[in-house]
Amino acid sequence: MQDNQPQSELVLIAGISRGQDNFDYSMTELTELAKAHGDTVVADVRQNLDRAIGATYFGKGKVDEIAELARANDATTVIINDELSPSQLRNLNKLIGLHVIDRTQLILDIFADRAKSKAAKTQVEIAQLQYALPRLHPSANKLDQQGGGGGLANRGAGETKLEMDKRVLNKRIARLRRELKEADVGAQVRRVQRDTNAVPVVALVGYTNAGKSTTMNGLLDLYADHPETKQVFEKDMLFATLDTSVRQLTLPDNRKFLLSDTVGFVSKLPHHLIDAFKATLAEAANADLLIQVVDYSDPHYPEMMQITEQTLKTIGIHDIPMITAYNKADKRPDTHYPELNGDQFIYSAQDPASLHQLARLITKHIFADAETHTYLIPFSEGQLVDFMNRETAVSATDYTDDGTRITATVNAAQAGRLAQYLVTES
Ligand SMILES: Nc1nc2c(ncn2[C@@H]2O[C@H](COP(=O)(O)OP(=O)(O)OP(=O)(O)O)[C@@H](O)[C@H]2O)c(=O)[nH]1
Ligand SMILES: [Mg+2]
Repeated sequence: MQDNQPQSELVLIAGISRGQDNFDYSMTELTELAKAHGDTVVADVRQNLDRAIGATYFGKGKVDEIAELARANDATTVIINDELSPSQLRNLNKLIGLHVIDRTQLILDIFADRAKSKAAKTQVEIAQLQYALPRLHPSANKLDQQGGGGGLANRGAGETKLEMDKRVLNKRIARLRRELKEADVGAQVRRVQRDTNAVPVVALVGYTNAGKSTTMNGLLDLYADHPETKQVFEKDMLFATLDTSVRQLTLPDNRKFLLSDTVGFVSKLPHHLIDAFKATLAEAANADLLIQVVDYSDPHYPEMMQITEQTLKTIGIHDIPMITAYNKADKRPDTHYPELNGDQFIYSAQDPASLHQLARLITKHIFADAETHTYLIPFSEGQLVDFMNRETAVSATDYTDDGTRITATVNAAQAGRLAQYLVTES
């Protein structure tokens, strides 16, 4: 189901405006999504309606107009800017006589094209199957009257086949879910955390193509724990990243944190995809700090921020402190960068000065509870000295007759672990 061939098709896009503010933007974005899928948009049809028509989504006249315009422009596919009911899709397919898909199907196809890792492929396939399930239909000969429901109303030989198909799909979904659970996508962060004694986690989140991966790579260039640390994939295309990557970074004062980069969002992200990608997004859900990366050079950035924040809520991410990072300021001649105003940071992910300042801002947040103390570690506790050198920001070390005397900046958890060796200043 997921080995879609890369296609290059001429497509017509069509949408209903119910007077919503972001309608124009969502149509522009649909064009971008079609491009991301390798298609070329040759025509654009819009209808103003208070609500979609039950059986055919658009009014009759509009359906004819779409069919004519598509043919006149040699389009082979029509893409509708919404998630349609199964019967609406079937009816439009019949009436227009061309391949008709909805926005959800298009996004699923893009994700399927992009998925490289086993986990991403499995997650996409689960979403595809869930989308397909209510769209299975034993016969598609006559025009359905209503949206929703569909095939189950049809009685006869087809029903048995339909039931069987459904059972097969449900079984496969269950198996893929099990595989995903066994692969445990969230394990990556926990593994690194276990090795490193609970260093804080910072997650990059935001709209697709905002520059999350570029920001991650910029920070890795400056602060990667090991020089050979692998960079993540960045590219000027929607949904370049479908997996979560976690890397450990060490700041100049020896403070360490984990940085995660993950899948981006888009408006009307299909709910099946959100569900399927919950495991991938778990890093963000468990983060100590979120950095919302925004493409500040895109005039639609306020809508993108709104959609990002809504999506985070849908996933159940709230109450995590957030820095808003307005990226690509280099593309805005009217803007000075890097510039910090509270937790609003204007920057360019391609500018080292910006990244240094971002690192300082991260430090300020995640090490807010840090305190500097002096400890006297007995020689018998050599592993604690190693721990301090590895995990805390050590500013002085002195070897005395009684043990190793270390001054370090530690967070609350580390302070607890070291409390019994605290030197009380007299
Ligand atoms: N001019 C400019 N381009 C940038 C900047 N940051 C990122 N880009 C470009 O924006 C495009 C997208 O960057 P990515 O880092 O892949 O974006 P992303 O947020 O990871 O996107 P997805 O993985 O698709 O969600 C790439 O072509 C980057 O080179 C910046 O500060 N300035
Ligand atoms: Mg990315």
